[in-house]
Amino acid sequence: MARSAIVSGAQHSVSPGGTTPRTPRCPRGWPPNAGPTARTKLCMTDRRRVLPDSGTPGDSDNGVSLQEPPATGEQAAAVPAVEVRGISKDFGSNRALDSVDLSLAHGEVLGLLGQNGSGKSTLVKVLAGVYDPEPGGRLFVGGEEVALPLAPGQASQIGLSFVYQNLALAPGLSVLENLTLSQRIGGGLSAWEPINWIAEHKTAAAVLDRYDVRLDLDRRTGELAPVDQARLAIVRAAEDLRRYRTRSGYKHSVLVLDEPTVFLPEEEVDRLFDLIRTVVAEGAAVLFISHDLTAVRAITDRVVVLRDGRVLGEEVTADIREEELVDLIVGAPARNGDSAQPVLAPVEDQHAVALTLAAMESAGDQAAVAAGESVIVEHLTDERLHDLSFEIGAGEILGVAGLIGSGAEELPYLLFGARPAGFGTLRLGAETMGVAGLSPQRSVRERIALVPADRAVQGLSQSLTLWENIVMLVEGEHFRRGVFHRGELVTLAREAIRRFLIRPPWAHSVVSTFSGGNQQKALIAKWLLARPRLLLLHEPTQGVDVGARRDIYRFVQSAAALHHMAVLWVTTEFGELAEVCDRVIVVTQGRHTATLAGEELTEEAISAAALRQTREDNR
Ligand SMILES: Nc1ncnc2c1ncn2[C@@H]1O[C@H](COP(=O)(O)OP(=O)(O)OP(=O)(O)O)[C@@H](O)[C@H]1O
Repeated sequence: MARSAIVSGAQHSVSPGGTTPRTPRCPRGWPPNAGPTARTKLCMTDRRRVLPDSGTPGDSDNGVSLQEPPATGEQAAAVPAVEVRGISKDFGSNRALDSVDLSLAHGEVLGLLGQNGSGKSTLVKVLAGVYDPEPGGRLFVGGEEVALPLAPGQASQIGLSFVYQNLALAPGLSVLENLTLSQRIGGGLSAWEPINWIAEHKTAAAVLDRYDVRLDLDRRTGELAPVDQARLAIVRAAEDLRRYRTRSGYKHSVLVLDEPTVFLPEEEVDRLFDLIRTVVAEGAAVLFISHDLTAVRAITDRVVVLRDGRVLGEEVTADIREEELVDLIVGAPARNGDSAQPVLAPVEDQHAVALTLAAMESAGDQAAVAAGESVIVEHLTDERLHDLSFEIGAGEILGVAGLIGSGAEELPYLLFGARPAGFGTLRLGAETMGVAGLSPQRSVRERIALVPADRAVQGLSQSLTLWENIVMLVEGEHFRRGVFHRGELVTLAREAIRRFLIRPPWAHSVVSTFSGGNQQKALIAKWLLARPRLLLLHEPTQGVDVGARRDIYRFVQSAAALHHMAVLWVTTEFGELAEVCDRVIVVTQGRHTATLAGEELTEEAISAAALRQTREDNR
C-alpha cells in the first residue's frame, strides 16, 4: 500500500496566522491544490452577505458575508465544500483535537475514522458550533472563510447539516410533521400562519419522491422501522441543505452523518446507502463517521483516520484493503508482508477481566462465583415472542440471531424485568422465577446483568464520575462496621479502568465526557465487577472501535470461561455471533426456529437461517 499519504500532526508547520496547510491528497477527479488558497481569500465576518434571495429569513444574521457572487458550475466544484485547518480542542489538559486539517470535496463521501476517543465527535461538534475550538483554527465553507467559533444554529445557515446517532426525530409526531419541523423551528415557515395540511402533504410527498423514499406521511414516526427513521432523518437534513443551496445560490453543502448505521441490521444498511448516493447526486458532500468498516468501504470515496486527535493518514478507499485500514486505525506495528494478520489493540492479559474479578472477590463470595449455574428459560411469551424456550449452560455464551422486529431484541429486557412479559419462567441454578414478576431491582439482587444497546440513557448515570459508575453495584460490599471505605472503591475502579483499557484513565472525570466506546467499556466493567450469574448483552459492540470490539469479546469470553457465568448475546451482527458464541439460536417472528453450533457457526449460515425462515414465514 502506498503510505505516502500518511501524515502526522507533527508535519504541520505552524505560522503566526495558524498552520501552513499541506497539499491535500485529493480524491478521484478532484483537481489538486484547489483549496481556498486557490481563490481570493475572504474574511467574511465584517461584510454583509449579498444573497440572490435576500428576503429569505434567517440568512441575514449568519455571521457570513460575501465579497463576490457565489461560485457556480466548475468553479464551485473546484473548491472544497468544507475545509478545516489547524483545528485544536482542549478539555482541560486533554487535547482532544490537535491541529486537524481536513477537506471535503464537492460531491464526495469522506469517511472519518478512528478509535474510540480519537476525536471524531469533537470535530463534528466544532463544526456544529457546540464546542469552541482553540484560537488559530480556521474553517472554510465553499472556499470562503467563516470565523470560528460558530454560533449556535449558524452551521445550518452556512450549508452544514447533521444527523446524529439518535436521529433527533420526534417519535410522537407524524412523518409529515417531522419533515417540516426544522423549517418551523428554523423560521422557514411562519409559526403563526395557519397550516395548510393539504399543501404540506403534497410538498412532503414530492420531497420523499425526490429521494425515492416511500413512507406513509401520516404514520407516527416512532412506529417506523429503524432504517426508515434513519432515512427520514437523512431526507430532512438533505432537504434543509437543498433549500440552503436554492436560496443562497451556492453549490456547496455538507451533510454530516455521525454513526448513522449503528442501529441498523446489516441487510438494511444498503437501503440507507442508496439514499446517501441520492443525496450526493443532488449536490451535497457527505462526511461519514462510522466504526463499521464494511459500511465505510461500501459508501466512501476517501477516508481520513484520526488518532489521539491528530490526522494520522488519508487514503482513497478503493486503494486500501480492510486489514490495512484496521492497522491504520488501531496502530498496529509494521506488518511483515501481505500474509500478516492485522494486530489489534493490545490486551494486557488474555484473562484480564477474570483476573480482575478474582482479585476483587470478597472472600465469602467464592463459592457462588466458582460453581456457575445454568439458565433455563421456558415458554417465554409476550406481544412479540411466542413460547420461546432455551437453555444456557454455565460458562456458555449463547447468541441470539434475529432481524429487527423478530422479537430477539426484546429478550434481554424481558429477562432483566425492564419490560413486562406476559408469561414464562427463568430458572437460575436452583431458583425458578416467573418472568412477569421480574424487575430491575430484583435482577440486580439476583445478579442478573443487562448491558443495554442504549448505554447513555439506560446503562450509565451520566452525571456521575467514571469511578462512581464502575463501582455502583458493589458499593455495599465496602461498607463495613458503619464505615464506608471510599478509598477501596476508588482503588477498585482504577484497577478496572486499567484492566478494561478505558481511556483516558481518569477516574474522577464525569462519565458523560468519555467517548462512546469508552463509556461502553465502563458499562461492561460495572456489570462484570458485580460478578453476574447471568449476563445479558444487547448490541454490546455498537459504536465501539475495531480494536475495542476484540477487547470486549475477550473480556466476556474470559469472564464466562473462568467464572462460569451464563451469557446471552443478542445482536444483528451475525459475524460477531459466529466469532464469539458457543451456540446460536435463531428467532424469527417471535419463535425459536433454528439452533447452530460447532462448524455451522459461520456468519453465512446464521444469516441464511435467519433470512430463510423469515422468507418462509412471509409466504
Ligand atoms: N465534554 C467533554 N469534556 C471533557 N472531555 C471530553 C468531552 N468530550 C469529549 N472529551 C474527550 O475528548 C476525547 C475525544 O472524544 P470524542 O468523543 O471526540 O471521541 P470519538 O472519536 O468520537 O470516540 P467514539 O468513537 O468512542 O465516539 C476523549 O478523550 C474524550 O474523553
